[in-house]
Amino acid sequence: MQALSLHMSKTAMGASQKDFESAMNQVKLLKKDPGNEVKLKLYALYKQTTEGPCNTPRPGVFDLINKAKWDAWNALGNLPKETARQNYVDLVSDLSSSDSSSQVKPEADRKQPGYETLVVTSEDSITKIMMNRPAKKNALTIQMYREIMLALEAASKDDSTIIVLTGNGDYYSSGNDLMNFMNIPPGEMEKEAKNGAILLRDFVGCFIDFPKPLVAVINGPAIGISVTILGLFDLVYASDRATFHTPFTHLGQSPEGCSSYTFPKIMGQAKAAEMLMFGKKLTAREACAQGLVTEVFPDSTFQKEVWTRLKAYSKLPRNTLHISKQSIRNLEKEKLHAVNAEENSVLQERWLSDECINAVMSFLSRKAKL
Ligand SMILES: CCCC/C=C/CC(=O)SCCNC(=O)CCNC(=O)[C@H](O)C(C)(C)COP(=O)(O)OP(=O)(O)OC[C@H]1O[C@@H](n2cnc3c(N)ncnc32)[C@H](O)[C@@H]1OP(=O)(O)O
Repeated sequence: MQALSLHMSKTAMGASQKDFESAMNQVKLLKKDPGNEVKLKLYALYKQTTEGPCNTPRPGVFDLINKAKWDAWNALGNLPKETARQNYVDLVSDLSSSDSSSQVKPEADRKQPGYETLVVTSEDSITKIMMNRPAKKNALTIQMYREIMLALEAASKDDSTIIVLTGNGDYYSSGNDLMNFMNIPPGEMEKEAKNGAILLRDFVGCFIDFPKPLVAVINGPAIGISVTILGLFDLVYASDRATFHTPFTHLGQSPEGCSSYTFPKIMGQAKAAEMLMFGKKLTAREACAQGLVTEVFPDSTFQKEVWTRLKAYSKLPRNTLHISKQSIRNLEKEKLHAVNAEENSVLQERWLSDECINAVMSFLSRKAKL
């Protein structure tokens, strides 16, 4: 009733029959269901406008819907037809404006500014960080590592419940951009290897310390560091088109992302060795069977099924979810940071080795031939 009296006072001049008819058409165009209470109000005002006060017998006790409608109409008593018409028009006008403001904005409008290699969006209490170099299979440049760290830092403080990392295009990510190793002046190799190790330590450290539920949505093949850090995520959903490949030995490099600790724990020593030492590439279903992936979805329905699931999860009590994540992670944090430091110090050495330099040169010369 309070809402109705508010509407009554809003327009000084009365609504015309034409306004009323146009409001009736507007109701049919509403995208959002206004709910039963408002629908009953609209019904009652419509009846009062077109027929005057309710004077039909009250429907029987089991005719629940018609009884509710009758009650709503009857509650308007002797409200004059003109006032009912005005109230109907005002109510529809309010519903139409809230309906249009609640419509989903296109992704371009929701995109957070300031990132060149990522698209970061927030919706439905989910912050999505999407790696956005599809032409280069989302290979991770130095700038991209830094932007992912910045996006995670911002997401840890925003009001989102869940954070998602995913890739744009046909790949999730092809791992470290091998061009990161290029154009290093001869005398600067050791310094650059040290800087690389510091960057990697900080990057992996962000995933170790991240306080909210972190979900990887693996839209396609994943290579190298984009695979190893999966052991630090809470959920890993994969398209059945995805593969998981850590060809470190072929590249003269050693495992990172805490995988030397998390992979044996997740899949057992023997399976971890096959991946991390011998570079065995796993299909999504194999990775799921070995516990690295939470669930695999057919590629044709992947996005729809995963986002429906995540939207439902994002409605869970936020603080409880975050506290649970932190209790699980806190048990291991110290160990994970120690593993991260050890892996990076080994890698720093590997990057200076002939085996690594030759592997990178061979990738780059293959590129030159193409
Ligand atoms: C500082 C922190 C260091 C952390 C260390 C992490 C270790 C790792 O992550 S190791 C993993 C390194 N990644 C690789 O070895 C993958 C190399 N790329 C490939 O083998 C192939 O490109 C591919 C299998 C991913 C795709 O092959 P496909 O034939 O389908 O496409 P391409 O024509 O090769 O690729 C398109 C385009 O993208 C460039 N590209 C793809 N991945 C990388 C990469 N990782 N680094 C640099 N560039 C990459 C590729 O060269 C093509 O570029 P052009 O179009 O300019 O030729």
